Amino acid sequence: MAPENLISMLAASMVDDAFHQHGARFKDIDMAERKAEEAASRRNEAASWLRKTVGVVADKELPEQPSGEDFRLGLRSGYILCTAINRVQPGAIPKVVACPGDSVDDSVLLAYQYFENVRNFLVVAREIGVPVFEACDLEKGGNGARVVNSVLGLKSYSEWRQSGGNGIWRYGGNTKPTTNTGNFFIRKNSDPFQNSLSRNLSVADKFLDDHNQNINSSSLNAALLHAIGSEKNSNEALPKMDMAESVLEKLMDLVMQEFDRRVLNQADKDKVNYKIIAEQSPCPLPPPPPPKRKVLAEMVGRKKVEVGDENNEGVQKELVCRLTSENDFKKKLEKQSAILQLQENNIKELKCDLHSAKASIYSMQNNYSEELCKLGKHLDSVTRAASGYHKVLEDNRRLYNEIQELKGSIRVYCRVRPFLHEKPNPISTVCHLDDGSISISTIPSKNGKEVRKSFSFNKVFGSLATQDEVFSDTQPLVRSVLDGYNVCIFAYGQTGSGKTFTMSGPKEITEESQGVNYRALGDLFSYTQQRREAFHYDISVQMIEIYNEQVRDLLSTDGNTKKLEIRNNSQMDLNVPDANVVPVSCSYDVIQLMNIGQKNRAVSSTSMNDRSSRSHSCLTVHVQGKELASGTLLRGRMHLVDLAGSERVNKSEVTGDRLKEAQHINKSLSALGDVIFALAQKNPHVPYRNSKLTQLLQDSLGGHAKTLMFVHISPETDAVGETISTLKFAERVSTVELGAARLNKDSSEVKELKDQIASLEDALANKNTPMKQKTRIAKSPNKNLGKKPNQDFQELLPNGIDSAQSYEDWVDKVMVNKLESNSFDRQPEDSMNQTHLPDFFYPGHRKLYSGNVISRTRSESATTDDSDEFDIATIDSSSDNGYVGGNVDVLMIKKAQSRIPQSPIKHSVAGPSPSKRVGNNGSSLLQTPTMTGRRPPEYKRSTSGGGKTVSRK
Ligand SMILES: Nc1ncnc2c1ncn2[C@@H]1O[C@H](COP(=O)(O)OP(=O)(O)OP(=O)(O)O)[C@@H](O)[C@H]1O
Repeated sequence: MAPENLISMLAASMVDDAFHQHGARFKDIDMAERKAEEAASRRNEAASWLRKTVGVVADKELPEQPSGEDFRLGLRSGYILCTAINRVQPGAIPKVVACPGDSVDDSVLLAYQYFENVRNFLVVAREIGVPVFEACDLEKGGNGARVVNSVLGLKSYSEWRQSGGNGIWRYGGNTKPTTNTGNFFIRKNSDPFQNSLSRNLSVADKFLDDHNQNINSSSLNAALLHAIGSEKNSNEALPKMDMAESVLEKLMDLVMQEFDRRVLNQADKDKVNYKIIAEQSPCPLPPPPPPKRKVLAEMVGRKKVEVGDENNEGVQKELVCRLTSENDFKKKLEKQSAILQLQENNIKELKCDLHSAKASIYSMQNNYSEELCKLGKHLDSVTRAASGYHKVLEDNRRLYNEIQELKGSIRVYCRVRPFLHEKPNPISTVCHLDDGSISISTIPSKNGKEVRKSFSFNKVFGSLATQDEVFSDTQPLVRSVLDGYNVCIFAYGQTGSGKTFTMSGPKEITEESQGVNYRALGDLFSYTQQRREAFHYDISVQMIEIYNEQVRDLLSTDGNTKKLEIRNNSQMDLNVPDANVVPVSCSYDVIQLMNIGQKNRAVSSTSMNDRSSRSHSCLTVHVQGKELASGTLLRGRMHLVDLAGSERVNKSEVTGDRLKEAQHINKSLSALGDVIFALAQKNPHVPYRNSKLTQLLQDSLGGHAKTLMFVHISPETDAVGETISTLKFAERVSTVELGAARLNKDSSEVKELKDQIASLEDALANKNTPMKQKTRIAKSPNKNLGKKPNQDFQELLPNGIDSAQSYEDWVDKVMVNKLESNSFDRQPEDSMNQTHLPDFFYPGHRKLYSGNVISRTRSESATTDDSDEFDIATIDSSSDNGYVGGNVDVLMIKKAQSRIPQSPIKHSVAGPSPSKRVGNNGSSLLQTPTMTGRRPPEYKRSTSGGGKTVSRK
C-alpha cells in the first residue's frame, strides 16, 4: 500500500470509528452546552482535588463550584499549585513563596515571586509528565482548560503514586513511560473521540515503533515521510517524538478533511432527503438545519491553529459533537420519514374506512329517503284528511252561520259586569262561563241544594273582558253597514248592569275604555278610508232618546228639545246646519257629537246606580256609499241603542219623577218583551206600536236587519232574580228569526229611474190634475222599477181625493180600526197624543236620500196587525223603492185590482204599511196622523171579496 493511502486510510478509519461508536451518544445535546458542562465538571473535579490536597482551592476562598475565571485567577500566585505538587511528591519544589493574602499589595515584587512559583511548578510538572500550561494562562483571558488539565494530570499522578506507583505512569491511562516531554492529544479515558484517536494512535505508535527498528526499509517509512511531507529527508534519522508529532499533525489534517468531506456529502444527501420528505409530508416541516460546511471549515481552520497543542481537545470534542448532531439529524430525518410512512399508511387505512363509511352512509341515506318518502306520502294523506276534516269543520261553521244569517237570528252576546265595590271574597252568581254559555247559581232550593241554570248565547264575556275584546266580536257586524246592510246593536239588562259602559264607556272615557259606539264609528271611518279607491261614502249621525215615552233629539236645539238647550248649551257651539242629521267626516266629529248626546241624556242617581240612564238612547248612523266604478248606491243604517235598565221600584227606592221614569222604562221594556215573545212564537201579530221603544226597534227586530243584543248581568247574589229573568229573556231573543238580512243596493239605472219618477211626480203635482184611481198589476217585480212609493200609492187612490189628505186619513183609519178591533195590542194610553219617532228613523228620510219611499219589510207586513187586511206582494230588491231595501211589501187595494187580470206572480202593490208610510214630503206617516189625531174617513177596512183588502168608502 502506498504510504499516502495508508495515512488516508488511517484518517478515514478514525472518522468512521468516531461516527460509528459515538454517533448516538450526543443525540439532542447542544454542543456548546455540552462543552461548557464538561469544562465545569473537569474544573470542579480539579477544585475538589486541590481542596482535598491543599486545604484551599485558591489564594482566596472560592465557592464549591468556582467559575473558570475564578479558578484560574485563584491559582495565579502558584502557591497552591506548588503546595499541591509538594504534597504529591514531597520536596519537589523546595522553596515556595507563600500567598500573602488580600492585605498585601500586588506589587511587582510579588508578581515576580508568583512567577517563580508558577515556573517551579511547571518545571516539576513537566518532569513528572503532568500536562503543563503557559504562565499567562493564569491571567485574565488565559486558557483555563489547560490549567484544569494540568491540575487533573497532577491528580492522576497523585492517585497513581497513592496506588503504589506500579508501572509507568502516563496521564490519560496510557502506559507509555512519561520520560518524554512532548505534547499530547490524549484526553480523559471517558472521552469517546479520545478512545478512537488513542486506538488509532496506537496503530501509529506501533507503526512508528516498527519504523524505528526498520526505518529505511519499510514502505511505512515512506508513508510517514509522505505524511509529514519530508520525503526528501526520508533517509535522515528524525527523532522519534518529533516525527510522531508531525505524523499526528498531518493525520489530524487528513481526519479533518475526511470529516469535512463526509459531512458535506451528508449535508447534500440530507438536503435531497428533506426535499423528498417535505414533498410527501402532509404538513409543513421545520426548515432544514443550516449547512455545516462553513462551521466545519472554521473548525478545520481552528484545528490547524491548535494542532500540536495538548489542549485542543475542545476542538475535537466539538467536531465529534458536530458529527453526532449531523448523525442525529439524519436519524431524525429517518425517523420522520418512518413516521411519514406510518402516517401515509394510516391515511390509507383511514381513506379505506372513509370509503366504507361513505358507502354505509349512502345506503343509510337511501334507506332514510325511502322511509321519508313513505312518511311523506303518509303525511300527505293524513294532512289531506286533516285539511279535509278542517274544511268540513269550517264548512260546518260557515253553513251554520249561513243558516243563522238566512234565518236572521238575533245574535245575543252576554256580558257580566265585574263587582263594583270591593268586598272581600264577594260571591258571584256566575258559577261557570265559557265562550258560548253561562251558568248561574240560584238561591238554594228548599232542600238546600244549589240550583244551577245554564244559558247558551253566541258569545259570553266574563267580567274581565275588555272593551276591545267586546268590540272585536262586534266589528264584522258594524262593517256590514258599509256594504249596505241595516244593523242594530242594543244593550239590554237590569239597571246598573253595565249597558252604558258597553255602549259608551265609563264616566271618564279614554281610548281604552271607549265603548261600542265610539269604536264602531271609528272603525267605520277607518274602513271607508281603506275603501276610498273604490267607494265614496257619506256618513251622518243622529242621536235621540226616549224619555217617558217622548222622543227627544239629543243633538237638536229646537222643538221638543228645549229642555236639552237648558241642559246643555254646548250644542249651540256646534254650528251644525241640521241638528237632526249631522254629517260627519271623521271620528273627531262623532266623538264631539256623542259626548254632547251623552251629556244631554237623562241621567239620575238611584240606589242601584249613581248614574242611572233614565231614557233609552239611540245613536243612528246613516251610511250612503257610491261605488265609483259602477255608480251603484249602497245604503246602510245602524242603530246603536242603550236601553234604560229595568228596575224593581221597591228595590231602587225611587219616588216622584224617578218613579215615573221607572214606570215608563219598565213599561217600554215590557212592550219589548211582548214583541220578542210574538216574534219568537212567530205570531201573526207583533205589537210593535205599544211603545216608542218597540217602534224604534221595529226595523231591527222585524225587518231584514242584522241585529245584536248585548245582554248584561250583575254578578251580585241579591240580583240573581233579575239576572235569571234577564237571561231567560235573552235566550228567547236568540230564538227570534228575522229572515236573511237584505242588501240595500241600487244600481245606477234604478237611481236614474227614481230621479225621473221624482221629476214626473213634481210635474204632476204642478199640473194639479185630479188623480185617477189607477190600479196597477205588477206582472213582474221589474214593473215597479222606478216607481216612487207615493206614486204607487197615489195611483191607488180614488178619483177626486186629495192625495195628501186621503193618505193621512187612510192610515189613521187603518190604525184606528186595527186598534179597535185588536184588543191584544196594548196601546199606550196616551199614544195618540204622544210625539212619535222622528222621521229619520224610517226609510226614505228626505234629508238623507233622494226620492220618497213607501216601503216596509216583509216581516213587518207579515206580522203586524195590518197583515190581515192587505195582500202582500214581494218585489225584488232591485225594484225596491224604499230605503229598507230588499223585499218590500206594498199594499194593494183589492177592489181596484179586481179589474186587472191576475198575475201568476205574487203581486206587488203600491202602498205602504201604515206604520211605515211616508208622505210626499218624506215625513213619517206615523208622525202625521198621530200628530193630528185625525182619522181618515176615506178608508175603511173591508173583508169583502174574500181576500185581504183595503177598500175605500
Ligand atoms: N265591564 C265593566 N267594567 C267596569 N265597570 C263597569 C263595567 N260595567 C259597568 N261598570 C260600571 O258599573 C256602573 C254601572 O254601569 P252602567 O251605568 O253602564 O250600567 P247601566 O246598565 O247602564 O245602568 P242603568 O240602566 O241604570 O243606566 C258604572 O259605574 C260602570 O262604570
